[in-house]
Amino acid sequence: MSEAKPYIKVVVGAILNQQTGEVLLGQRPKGKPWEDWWEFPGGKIESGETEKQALVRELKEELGIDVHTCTPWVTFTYEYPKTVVNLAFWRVTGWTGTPTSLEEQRLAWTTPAGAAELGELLPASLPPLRWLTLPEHYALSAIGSPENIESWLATLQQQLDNGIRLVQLREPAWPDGTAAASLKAVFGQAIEICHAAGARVLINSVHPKAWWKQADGVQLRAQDALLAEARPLPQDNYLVAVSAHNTADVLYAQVLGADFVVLGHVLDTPSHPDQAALGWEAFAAIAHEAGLPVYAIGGQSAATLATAQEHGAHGIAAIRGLA
Ligand SMILES: Nc1nc2c([nH]c(=O)n2[C@H]2C[C@H](O)[C@@H](COP(=O)(O)OP(=O)(O)OP(=O)(O)O)O2)c(=O)[nH]1
Ligand SMILES: [Mg+2]
Repeated sequence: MSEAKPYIKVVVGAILNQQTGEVLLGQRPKGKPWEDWWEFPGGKIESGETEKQALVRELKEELGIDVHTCTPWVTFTYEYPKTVVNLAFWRVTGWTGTPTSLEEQRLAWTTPAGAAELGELLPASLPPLRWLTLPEHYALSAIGSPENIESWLATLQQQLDNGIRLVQLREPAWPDGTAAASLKAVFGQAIEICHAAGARVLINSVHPKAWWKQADGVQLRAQDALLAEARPLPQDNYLVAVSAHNTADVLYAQVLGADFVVLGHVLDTPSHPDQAALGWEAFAAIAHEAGLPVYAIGGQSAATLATAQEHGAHGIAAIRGLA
């Protein structure tokens, strides 16, 4: 019988420069486990501390900065050969002082995609680096019917011009059916427009599987995620997202190896008038179990982004009003 591995609770800061899109990484100091490996600054939570208190203390000790704006992001558990580490990641967007190496560690600002060029990255820091490439706004289509195509394409172009970089094509009520040739044609056009702007596109799983690969991945409805036995598209080239309404759905998204979750609806919304809204407290509790980035959906707009992030959201998803 082997002994149980030590279980370590750690809080970690994704310190973000929102102008450049860069994040601060540090190299683990000599003499510590995993010396020289690159990581997000942070450390162990001491007894009696909240996550936020531990984060503020660690970033003061390691970098000399005073954090004043931070929000909970993703919490997940990673099993190393000798330990099990529970990592609570926080996004840090406001601080005073300039990050300075106080533990003789090297520091570097890097784009999430460029981090691998620094050197070896702690294994548990790889998923968060991937997640940081996801934008805060996720726009959903609502074309409705063929006569609206032209005006919707103009709206899409406007959203892209305003900075939208993630789009879901979802037309469950298309008059000719969710597999119609007319829909395939407009989706093809939309994908082209999005790619020209550097935006990624997911197709909702209500539409044929053959279409998903022509986009950048799939947004699985909760019911389709439950039927999937494995992640339906490979991680190297595609995104797989899951729509969730409760804790079981988010846990299943984790089992499938999804990239992110869309959880709702959070607030009352005209599109689901007969279902009860989750509200922010339930949203926060479920999101905390997801171990993945979570977008809030339902009654969301640019005005709710800050509230969503205070409750652990990565960002918000909506048909209109994002940007
Ligand atoms: N800081 C940090 N730790 C990480 C990351 N990924 C990851 O698996 N870990 C693990 C490595 C360590 O086992 C643990 C954090 O420990 P630490 O050595 O930073 O703790 P600390 O700052 O409190 O240092 P000390 O007081 O023990 O010297 O979490 C990460 O991105 N950042
Ligand atoms: Mg540390």
